[in-house]
Amino acid sequence: MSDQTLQHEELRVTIPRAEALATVEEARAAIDGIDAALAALLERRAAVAGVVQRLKPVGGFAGRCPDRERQIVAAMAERAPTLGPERLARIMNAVIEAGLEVAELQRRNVQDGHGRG
Ligand SMILES: O=C(O)C(=O)C[C@]1(C(=O)O)C=C[C@@H](O)C=C1
Repeated sequence: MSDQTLQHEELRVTIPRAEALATVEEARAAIDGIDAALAALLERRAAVAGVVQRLKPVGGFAGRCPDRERQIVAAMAERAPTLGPERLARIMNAVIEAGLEVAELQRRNVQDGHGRG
C-alpha cells in the first residue's frame, strides 16, 4: 500500500438527485445519508482545523482570520450557488466556531494534563 493510501481516507457518498425523490420516506432517507456524510466531514474538518490552531503562531479564537474565512465562503459559494454567500457565511461561521471551541477545550485538557496516558 502506498503512503498516500495509508495517510488518506476516501469518503464515497451516493447522493440522489432531488428530482428522483417521490415520497417523504425516500426524501428523509436521502437526507439521512447526506447528514451521515456531513457529520463525518464535519468531524474530520474540526480535527484538521485543530491542527491549524496548534501550528499557527496565535491559534484559537484569538487568531481568527476573517480574510481566510471570506475565501472559504467564496469558494463554497461557487459550488453551492443556491445557498449563496450570505447563508454559507452563517453556516461556516457556526462550523468554524465549533471547531475553535473543540480546539480550545483540547488545548486546555492538554495543559491540565488530562488525556496523558
Ligand atoms: O485557516 C486558519 O487560519 C484557521 O485557523 C482555520 C479556520 C477554519 O476553521 O477554517 C479557523 C479560524 C480562522 O478564522 C480561519 C479558518
